[in-house]
Amino acid sequence: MHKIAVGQAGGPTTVINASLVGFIDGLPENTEVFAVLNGYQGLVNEDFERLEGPFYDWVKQHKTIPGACLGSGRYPFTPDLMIQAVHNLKRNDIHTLVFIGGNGTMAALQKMNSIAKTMNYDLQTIGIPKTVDNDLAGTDHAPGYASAARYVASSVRDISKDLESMRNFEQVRIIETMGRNAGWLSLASGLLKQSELDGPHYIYIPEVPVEQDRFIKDIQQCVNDIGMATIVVSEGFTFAGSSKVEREVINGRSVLGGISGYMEQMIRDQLGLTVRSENMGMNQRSAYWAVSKQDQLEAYEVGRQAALYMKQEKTNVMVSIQRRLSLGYNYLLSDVALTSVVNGGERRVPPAFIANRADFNGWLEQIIGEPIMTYPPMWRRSAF
Ligand SMILES: Nc1ncnc2c1ncn2[C@@H]1O[C@H](COP(=O)(O)OP(=O)(O)O)[C@@H](O)[C@H]1O
Ligand SMILES: O=P(O)(O)OC[C@H]1O[C@](O)(COP(=O)(O)O)[C@@H](O)[C@@H]1O
Repeated sequence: MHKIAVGQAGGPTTVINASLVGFIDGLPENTEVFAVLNGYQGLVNEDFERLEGPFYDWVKQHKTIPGACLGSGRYPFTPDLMIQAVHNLKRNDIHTLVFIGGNGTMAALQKMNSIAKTMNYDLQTIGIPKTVDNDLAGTDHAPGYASAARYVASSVRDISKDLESMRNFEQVRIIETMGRNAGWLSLASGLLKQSELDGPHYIYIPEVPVEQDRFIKDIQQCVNDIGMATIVVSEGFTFAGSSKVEREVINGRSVLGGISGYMEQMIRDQLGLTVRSENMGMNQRSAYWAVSKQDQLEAYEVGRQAALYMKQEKTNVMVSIQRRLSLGYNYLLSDVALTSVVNGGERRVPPAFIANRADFNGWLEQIIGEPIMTYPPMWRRSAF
């Protein structure tokens, strides 16, 4: 009997469970699967649960449910703890380790692979991509992103419509998105714009620092023109010459957040406008209603592909989505070395997409799922 362990790590998405179920569905009959609970913490504490009977059925029910059903979380996974983890795998005679996650998860998997080697333990490691941030190297996009992008695009458009009706009371709204050091999610907020008058009117991303004076001038100009400004900002955005705004640091890991509040204060102080900042919050990565069916399908498929790689005895690889140049949307799944994923670092929005928003929108539209209804344009361009 082939014994394997599978876990989920990092921030959850709406489709990370689809990948887990895809993986399980792809496994050969003679596989004994151990679910690792609470990410890498479960690997260190030997918190394994055999995937069988009612637990197996329960996990399978999660195919379309948000959150990471095995438990995920963030856990300081040091080399000493990795040695402990290898001992735990050895005790259970598990020689295959599969984790679903983003940058950090892949870095940990790769390290597990080399530590196992130094311990002369034969360990097959396979990564399944996920992240709402889309900052994972080695893949065209990561499952989880398109659904979060759908949420952001829809919600920002609606918040902007709301502001449009409140211009005699409130002129500026600032919406802060996730994304860490990459602007993929913020940029998605512009997907449903039909004209320049529609919000969001400005999108600020980490890849493009902006002078504070320029920012203030642009917002004033926009309010002069149409009586309002809807602003979207990535949590990792910085003004030129400034550093990132952090909410806190947990176990040495920066938790970003607060740049929208900083902007709010600037606008209030320097322009005297009525302004409100809002955090898009955890709904971005958990809203069931916003799931992109395409994203869900791909999440399932990358899971199944990992099971195939397991059978093919591939190791130290991650499943990658390769978009093919064609008229319609077309992609294939392939394996990419974990080393190149890790060495690729955080994948930021390429300059070509920043310069050409139509190209970015075309790229995004193909994975965003079913068409989203369009809204009629603004009726009257009235400034106060
Ligand atoms: N550089 C690293 N070395 C070892 N383990 C890591 C590393 N980075 C992350 N991890 C482990 O992987 C988990 C998931 O990584 P994290 O950065 O939180 O999310 P993601 O995988 O989505 O990027 C962490 O909670 C931690 O246990
Ligand atoms: O408060 P936390 O734990 O940092 O979670 C919020 C973070 O999680 C994310 O949603 C996704 O995180 P990962 O994909 O890196 O795990 C980030 O965009 C955001 O910065």
